Amino acid sequence: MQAINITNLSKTYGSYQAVKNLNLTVEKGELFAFLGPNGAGKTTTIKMMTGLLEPTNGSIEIGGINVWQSPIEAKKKIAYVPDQPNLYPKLTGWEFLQFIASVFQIEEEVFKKRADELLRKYGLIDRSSELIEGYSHGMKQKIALCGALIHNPDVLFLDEPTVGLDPKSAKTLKNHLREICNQGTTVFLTTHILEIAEQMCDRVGIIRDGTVIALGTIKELRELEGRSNASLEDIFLELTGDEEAKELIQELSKEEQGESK
Ligand SMILES: Nc1ncnc2c1ncn2[C@@H]1O[C@H](COP(=O)(O)OP(=O)(O)OP(=O)(O)O)[C@@H](O)[C@H]1O
Repeated sequence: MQAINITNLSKTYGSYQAVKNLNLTVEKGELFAFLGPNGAGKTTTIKMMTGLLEPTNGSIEIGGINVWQSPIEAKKKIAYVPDQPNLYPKLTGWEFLQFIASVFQIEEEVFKKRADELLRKYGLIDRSSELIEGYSHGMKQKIALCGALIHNPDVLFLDEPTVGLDPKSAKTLKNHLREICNQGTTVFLTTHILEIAEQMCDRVGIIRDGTVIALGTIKELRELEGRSNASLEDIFLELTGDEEAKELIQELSKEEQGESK
């Protein structure tokens, strides 16, 4: 079953075409990475998919619902954590989750149980009565993620979710994303680091200059690269993580090899 179906999607800013005629489907329960260098069009695409930026052309369906024709219905099914989440600094972590839950009309008892589970998972339970303004960058990322998950979305969109996380939190995120995908949620995340996509996701779409240039598992794409696909070779070089990301990738790969949880 298709969770996301994008057809002929384009976005033009003035005379600049940031996304060019994009076609893509993501299956239910899939953990999909949209991988590309800075300025490739990842955020523009994710904003169109979440109903925040109107496409110049094309359509986006979430679970068969057109995001731009039935925005309320579609938005009930999705959650989005931008790379710079907008939070309410004068709310506590708990109050923030309560606010999101009220928007989605979640019953109080269900909310309390979910909020408690999520805050424990992300190590925020002891800080949940503190104001968000006192949270570190990583804690803000994590409370935004808890807020996104509070209504149990069918499709979760994450823009550069590992930026600002320490290696341990990144691993918690990875394990949790896998868990929710196993339960049927679909995750669509963006990253500009190849190894992050490789460690966290089932399948990737590589975007460059607003066009998807390759689609498949990283293993499949590496095989293609080996068969003298010059553009993939170039892009793989471009998408390698920096020193800071290397530590994080190391931690993510440990779990892959079953060394630790
Ligand atoms: N509001 C805007 N007006 C004009 N151009 C824009 C606007 N937003 C984005 N762009 C341009 O569109 C292109 C794609 O930007 P986008 O933010 O989607 O890229 P990205 O892949 O998410 O990059 P990054 O990894 O740096 O976040 C870039 O060239 C960017 O400068």
